[in-house]
Amino acid sequence: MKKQIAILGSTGSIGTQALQVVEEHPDLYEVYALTANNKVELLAEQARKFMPEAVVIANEDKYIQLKEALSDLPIKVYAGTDALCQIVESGPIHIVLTAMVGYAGLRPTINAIKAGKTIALANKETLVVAGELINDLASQYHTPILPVDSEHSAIFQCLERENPVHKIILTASGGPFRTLTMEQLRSVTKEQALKHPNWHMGAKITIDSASMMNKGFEVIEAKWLFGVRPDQIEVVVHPQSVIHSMVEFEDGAVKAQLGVPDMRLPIQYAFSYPRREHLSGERLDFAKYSTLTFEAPDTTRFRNLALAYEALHQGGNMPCIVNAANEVVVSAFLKDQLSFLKMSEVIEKAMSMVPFIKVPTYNDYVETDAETRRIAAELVINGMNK
Ligand SMILES: NC(=O)C1=CN([C@@H]2O[C@H](COP(=O)(O)OP(=O)(O)OC[C@H]3O[C@@H](n4cnc5c(N)ncnc54)[C@H](OP(=O)(O)O)[C@@H]3O)[C@@H](O)[C@H]2O)C=CC1
Ligand SMILES: CC(=O)[C@@H](O)[C@H](O)COP(=O)(O)O
Ligand SMILES: [Mn+2]
Repeated sequence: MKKQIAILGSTGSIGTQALQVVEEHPDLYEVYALTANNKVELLAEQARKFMPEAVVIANEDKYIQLKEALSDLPIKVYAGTDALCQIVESGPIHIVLTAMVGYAGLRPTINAIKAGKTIALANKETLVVAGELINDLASQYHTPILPVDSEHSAIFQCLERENPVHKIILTASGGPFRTLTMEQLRSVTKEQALKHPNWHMGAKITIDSASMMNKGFEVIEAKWLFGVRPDQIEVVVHPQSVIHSMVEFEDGAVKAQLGVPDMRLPIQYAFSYPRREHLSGERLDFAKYSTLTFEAPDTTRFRNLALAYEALHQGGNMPCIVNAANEVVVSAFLKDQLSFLKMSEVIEKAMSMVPFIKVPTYNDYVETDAETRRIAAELVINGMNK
């Protein structure tokens, strides 16, 4: 039987690559639903090609345009975030790929978990914001969560059923500013930040990689996916992005997963798990990489990594605060309203201003997110950029 897949965020970097995986294996996978936020034309084009049962556009203003674009096809068309959250519950769906960006991924992921759908998790913000809640729900509803993030897929591929993990070693590219001094970091532009050395990704995660908040988020994501303590998660900078991450076991043995930087592999592995299927494209040619290098991360120049560890240690709603503040500052940086280094300053200030909640409920997360966005936006406007 073909696996029926819902792709949340099909018009993005992960979403479009997921569709390439489906296209390569029409005998294994079928698209049940596609969703996007604004890109109606691309969504309609994808729907025409993959003929899903339903499409959802989150922005309700785009509904008529999408409905008209697909009026000759028997595809159900919906709009709005409620529809997006409901579509994941549809009976025939086996796997929900959460490839939408940001906090918006939380609610549909919760619904999909409650509906017992296997989660192929690309949206790391879900676990950053509410890792404990998500894990509790996944246990309660016996729902598997399979990592798509390249580092976490690598770790997942290295795990051994019989042997506990001693340490997780997350590799980081270091981003485009890896070698810059603090002084040089003061004046970097969004155009420079958007040029990741190894990966073509959406704008938000690319800025997060440049500021190393992406790695901080991945540390938090690793805690919830693999049940390890913060002191068991180490970050090492590996500029070539060939080793996607490593696991150290009790006896000191270290296992790594290597490959060319290509997100289709972790996406496909989450779809095909526990099997491996053929994947077209470039293979690792060791002769091309005469040196693989490693260095310790610098949390003075890349303060976000330290802030994420701090949030992980504090727990409660603190990672939610960091996530919301980060979404605000990244958006401001992309609009040239905030400088690169000021992003960390706003996040740190927000961490000290938003009320801390040790054991948050879902509603607490919703309120924390809203309150942090309000405070961070004020900080951006009122002087943090001076
Ligand atoms: N790109 C990568 O290689 C990797 C990405 N990830 C994670 O995967 C997720 C997606 O990243 P990426 O594909 O790069 O992001 P993109 O920006 O390329 O794509 C985001 C997708 O989400 C949709 N979307 C955006 N906002 C909303 C919203 N409010 N409601 C519903 N849909 C929305 C977009 O729709 P539209 O196009 O219409 O705006 C688009 O389809 C992120 O959480 C990221 O951290 C993790 C590892 C690697
Ligand atoms: C492809 C992927 O998983 C990204 O999260 C990538 O790892 C970003 O690279 P860095 O954050 O290491 O620069
Ligand atoms: Mn990653």
